[in-house]
Amino acid sequence: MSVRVEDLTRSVTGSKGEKTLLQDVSLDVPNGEFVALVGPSGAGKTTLLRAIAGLDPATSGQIMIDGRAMQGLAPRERNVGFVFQNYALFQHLTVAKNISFGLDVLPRAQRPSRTEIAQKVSDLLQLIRLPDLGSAYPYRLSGGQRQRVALARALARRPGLLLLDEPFGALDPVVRRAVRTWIRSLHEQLGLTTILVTHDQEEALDVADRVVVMQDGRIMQDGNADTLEIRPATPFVMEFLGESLCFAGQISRGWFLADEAHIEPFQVADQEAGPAVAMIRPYEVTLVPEAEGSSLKRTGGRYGMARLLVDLGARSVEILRPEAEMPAVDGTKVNLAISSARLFRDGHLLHGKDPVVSAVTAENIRASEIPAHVLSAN
Ligand SMILES: Nc1ncnc2c1ncn2[C@@H]1O[C@H](COP(=O)(O)OP(=O)(O)OP(=O)(O)O)[C@@H](O)[C@H]1O
Repeated sequence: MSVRVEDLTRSVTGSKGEKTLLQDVSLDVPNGEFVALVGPSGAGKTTLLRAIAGLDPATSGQIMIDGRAMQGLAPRERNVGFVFQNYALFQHLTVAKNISFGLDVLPRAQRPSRTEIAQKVSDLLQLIRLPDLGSAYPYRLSGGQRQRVALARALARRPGLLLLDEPFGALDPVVRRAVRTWIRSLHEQLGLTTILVTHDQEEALDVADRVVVMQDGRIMQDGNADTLEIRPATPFVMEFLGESLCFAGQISRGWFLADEAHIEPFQVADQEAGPAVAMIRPYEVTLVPEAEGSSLKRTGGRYGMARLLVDLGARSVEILRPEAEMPAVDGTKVNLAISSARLFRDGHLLHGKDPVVSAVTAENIRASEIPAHVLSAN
């Protein structure tokens, strides 16, 4: 099923006056796609999901599912399955009865026969890999098993659209990873369209075809992992999606000159002169030995990368470099040579020929090559 959200706004009036929870949100999810909604707490992710499910009304705008306007349709009329983090199972019902609940309560004319329901429950128990737990009660299940039962319950009425709101939130990291991989494979196997709300950006980037970043009730950016990494629309998107470092400076005559000392200038083709901010991931940097440079201190490391604290004077930043390159780092003096960066001005990405400026490598940078008039401009 495809979903189209058009200029959706939702405002509520409370004791402190009117509050806008969603502001002109538009989103297209083609049939079969797996989309993740991410953003800080209060960004409006749950509000958007609930509006799609039909649980909360919109103030303006519309939602189309498979080209059909949803206005006025109750959740059960939308062919949507949803699972919420705290969507508890009925404790007094067995797993099988929990799964069949949505079918058992259908009006007689629409309800499948008892044999059909039993077969369906058995199929769903197989699908969630708990074939022998149909007669168990929820208290006997682990958190991961309960989430799988909640999912089976959501799937019982064969929805074309699955809405998941932080469904892995209460699970430990190992189970969480296993369940999300499994949900992704289920999505493929059943030909679902899935929208997942998560505050875990890594989870979103790992599991979804497309990630929608929300902030303050608006969509800030919508793209696949590569687009978001290479062309983050704003510094917020870059920061939200992973550890990042930010260097304020100036673009002058085709070079970026950081305001801070110990950051090597780098060339930026076809970018307009003026103030700019360069943002990098902590590994997008190399080290240039420099007697008067910043001092380094190793603070940890993993996956073969050393984490290094670089003292820039007014502040320290943490970078990552391959362990193999770091025989004895503490106290070593260096300059930082940025190897690639995204440049922002006035809070927006500067679109040059290539938004990620691959800076000249440390080996290529020689102060003698930087025109004197550029250095004096700093
Ligand atoms: N019915 C309501 N009345 C008033 N304010 C509400 C209502 N529902 C949600 N909000 C507020 O709207 C904002 C967005 O809430 P929402 O739950 O959609 O955010 P979220 O991005 O899902 O956050 P989280 O990650 O914490 O779940 C929050 O500030 C929340 O307090």
